[in-house]
Amino acid sequence: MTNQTNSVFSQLKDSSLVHHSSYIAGQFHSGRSGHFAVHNPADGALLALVAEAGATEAEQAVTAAAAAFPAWSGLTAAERSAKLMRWYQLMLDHQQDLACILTLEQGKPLEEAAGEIGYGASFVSWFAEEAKRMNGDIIPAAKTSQHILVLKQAIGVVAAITPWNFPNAMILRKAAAALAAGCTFVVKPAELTPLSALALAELASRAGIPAGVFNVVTGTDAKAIGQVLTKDSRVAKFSFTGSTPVGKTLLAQCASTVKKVSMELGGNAPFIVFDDADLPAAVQGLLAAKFRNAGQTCVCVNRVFVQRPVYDAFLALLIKATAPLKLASGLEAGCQIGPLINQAAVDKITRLLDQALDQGAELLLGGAIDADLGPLFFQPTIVTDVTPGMQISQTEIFGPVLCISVFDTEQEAIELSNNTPTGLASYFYCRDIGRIFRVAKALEYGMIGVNEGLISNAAAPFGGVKESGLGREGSSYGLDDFTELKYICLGGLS
Ligand SMILES: NC(=O)C1=CN([C@@H]2O[C@H](COP(=O)(O)OP(=O)(O)OC[C@H]3O[C@@H](n4cnc5c(N)ncnc54)[C@H](OP(=O)(O)O)[C@@H]3O)[C@@H](O)[C@H]2O)C=CC1
Ligand SMILES: O=C(O)CCCC(=O)O
Repeated sequence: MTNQTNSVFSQLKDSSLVHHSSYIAGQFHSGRSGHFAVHNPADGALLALVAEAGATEAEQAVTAAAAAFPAWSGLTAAERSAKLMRWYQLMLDHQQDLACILTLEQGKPLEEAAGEIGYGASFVSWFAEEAKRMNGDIIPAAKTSQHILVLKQAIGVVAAITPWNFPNAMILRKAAAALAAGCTFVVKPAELTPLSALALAELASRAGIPAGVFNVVTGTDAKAIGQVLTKDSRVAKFSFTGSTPVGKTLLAQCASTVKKVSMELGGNAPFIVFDDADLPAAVQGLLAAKFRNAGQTCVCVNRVFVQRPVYDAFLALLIKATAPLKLASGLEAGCQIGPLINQAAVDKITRLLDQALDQGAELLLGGAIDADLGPLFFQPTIVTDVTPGMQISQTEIFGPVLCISVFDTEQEAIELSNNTPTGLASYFYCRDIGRIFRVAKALEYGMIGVNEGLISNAAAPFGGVKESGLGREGSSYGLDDFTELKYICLGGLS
């Protein structure tokens, strides 16, 4: 371990992407109060020691963002767009290195990590284009002497807190929209995965994004940093992706200064297989929607409902397709499922599974860690006879466990699916066009995959209803969360 960084990073083409301190006002700052360790979940190796930042540094970052706001929001949309496109291009130029950093600190298969880098970058190019279409409106007024003008203006300083499961894309989905709108940005990444965030800061600097426009505050005192980001009156908008309980706390904190808020919180996604579904396609869709990132995604399938006439046939196909999935270190060729993020994740899944088995669920595949690989490698698992009363049905599993139940009628499938306080993503497979519209309208979810297991896309509005959150990210709607409407009554014209 030299220079606070593991020599594993010497395999990168550009090892200067690896930083170990917060990026504030265009500078990487050395910490005042020690360091925290970043580990590789695949083997537990120490990857880096990153400088601790806390409330003081969070305030400095907000000060830098507030100072940078007038000049950044004063650029033309085309000028901001050009800088964002340079940032985007640098991400693509360094896609493999960024993917390697991501896999090392987060664990997902390298190919999936490269996919995340492309996905994250796609928000930057999408919003670089959208920046040019932040159009206002002219509305006919009640008096002929008046015109009603509506302007869309950048809201101001945006603060964000992001999770470890998508250390690149969850930052860029927020930052790209914010910067495109003319806002400046401060993010606190998850303590488990700060290196991907700092690599983005390095590329922002190289892209000529001015000092103070994009800031990263790394630290383990999430509560203290969060207090600043949710309560400082200079922050106009707060955006969070993470668990529902933490989201509720942060939402309450934002009330003190009445900030505009976006919340991308947990889900409990159902996956319904109707009796007219294309079963092989449904199996492929389910594998994609379940095992992405080892099941650690808020849109991952949590509950599978299969209609009785196709239950046995579907299950046989599913077991055949799931059993050979390759569990391995994310850097190993052919890896399809990597390690879970930490021991707490393994413990949570084991507890949920044990409870379900005690209450009558049946284990058909997997069900434990693969100790030969290491303590965090959880086997792809299938359990059947799962009932709505079991905790595993009511909790975001965040792991590679498929919970299967049988149903008889369309109404029953809808009721089972909606039987949860959350409403993020849902999926169903069927071919009857009438049923497609009926079921899609009845599901209380922000996003629905019909005959499709992968629904995330920069052009689509990502977000949930009920306790899954507030607001939408991505798409042309995604810019609105970072703007304020200003109404100007233009009189004296007749
Ligand atoms: N919807 C989603 O995308 C996600 C859902 N989850 C769900 O949450 C479960 C637990 O995961 P976990 O990582 O603990 O998720 P958290 O919600 O705790 O963490 C997400 C982010 O919030 C930060 N944070 C945590 N507590 C506070 C606080 N009091 N004030 C300010 N910021 C805070 C974390 O910082 P730090 O890392 O420093 O603790 C991290 O940056 C998972 O098993 C999964 O079910 C988790 C992640 C993403
Ligand atoms: O779990 C999350 O919050 C990230 C969702 C990834 C995606 O955009 O599909």
